[in-house]
Amino acid sequence: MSAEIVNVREYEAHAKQKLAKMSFDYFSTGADDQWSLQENIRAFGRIRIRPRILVDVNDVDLSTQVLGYRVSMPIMVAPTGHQKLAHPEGELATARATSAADTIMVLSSSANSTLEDVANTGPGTRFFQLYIFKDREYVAEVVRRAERAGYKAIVLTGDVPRLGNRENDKKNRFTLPAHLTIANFAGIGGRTNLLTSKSNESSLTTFNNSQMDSSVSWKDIGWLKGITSLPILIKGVLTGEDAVLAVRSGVDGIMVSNHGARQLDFTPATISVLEEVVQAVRGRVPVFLDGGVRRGTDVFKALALGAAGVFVGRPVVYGLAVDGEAGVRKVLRTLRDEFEVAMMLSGCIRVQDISRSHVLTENEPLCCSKL
Ligand SMILES: Cc1cc2nc3c(=O)[nH]c(=O)nc-3n(C[C@H](O)[C@H](O)[C@H](O)COP(=O)(O)O)c2cc1C
Ligand SMILES: CCCCCCC(=O)C(=O)O
Repeated sequence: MSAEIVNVREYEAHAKQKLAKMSFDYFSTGADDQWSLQENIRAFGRIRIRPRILVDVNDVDLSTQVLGYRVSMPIMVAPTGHQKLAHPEGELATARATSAADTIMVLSSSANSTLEDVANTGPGTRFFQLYIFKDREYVAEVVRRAERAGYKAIVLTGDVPRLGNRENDKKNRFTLPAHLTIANFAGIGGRTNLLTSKSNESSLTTFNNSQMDSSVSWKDIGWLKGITSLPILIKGVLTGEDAVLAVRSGVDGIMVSNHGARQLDFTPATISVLEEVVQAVRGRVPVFLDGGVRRGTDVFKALALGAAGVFVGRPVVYGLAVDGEAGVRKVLRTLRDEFEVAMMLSGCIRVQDISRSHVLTENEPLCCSKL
């Protein structure tokens, strides 16, 4: 199956054929009218690349550093929940494939695998994505477990004070099959809350409404720093204002993200606001991006606009659904290869060579650039 697939977008249709409707809808859809879901992709299409030619690109090198860790490419795996709905090996297969690609996986707080089981798949640089639920002691213990298991950073997701309006999950009355749980939070409803859904409600909403601490604010970065020495990334920043608050609160990195358009619809595409965030941050911490990355050229565009790296969500899940670990490996390999082509055909030898002058955004005229 995987041999016929030549780009990561093609995985989606194959995943749809393989998965139950409830699972495919959970993975693929966004909030409300799904305008932002399409916009995340469309906005990349409005950015053009300004290639430079006759550069010796024989020794192209895609590797870079993320929080001091070397990765083979600036393409990493975003946290996505419930991967065992895609494949029986779920997060374990994703972890193995990500390590094989020599890049970073962020394990979701909504994973169906324990963080220890993921760590035990073998060596690899992994971050743990965190939701702050009402039971702070439970959350603190999960953070301590992540530290003990060797996770290298905490990615605090800041855009889910409540769950977005996901109409397909409502219609499908999304529930987990009895053998699956939100493994690292099973003790606070991650088992029981997910098994049944109220009428016209996804069980994720039931779980979220009962457990999520909607009072979480910037001061809680201080709380988190008090319970862990791991670096903290904040995920969900979409404005320069919040980027400034993030830096002031002492985070070690920022992820520009609209949660794959699953939370607030009509947020701009992440690639459209990346530069605003980068300018507000003024180089004080690295800025990453996720949302709509489907091509090596998308990675190139994000780096040209100031991202230190990108994270990929749905394509990884679709690869997992189609072919397990091999599918995730192929998704990462395909993006890597495309990114290499984009770099070479633009005259870039190192990731650091990709500069603002390599792209034109929709607000910039096509002709007569700075000579
Ligand atoms: C099925 C699914 C589950 C997700 N679960 C989480 C999660 O548990 N925690 C989180 O911070 N983000 C979660 N996200 C958002 C992703 O981390 C990421 O922001 C988004 O998928 C990037 O967009 P892309 O899917 O277009 O690559 C999820 C996204 C999807 C598609
Ligand atoms: C903890 C509340 C449910 C979150 C579900 C995982 C997630 O973030 C998603 O987008 O789906």
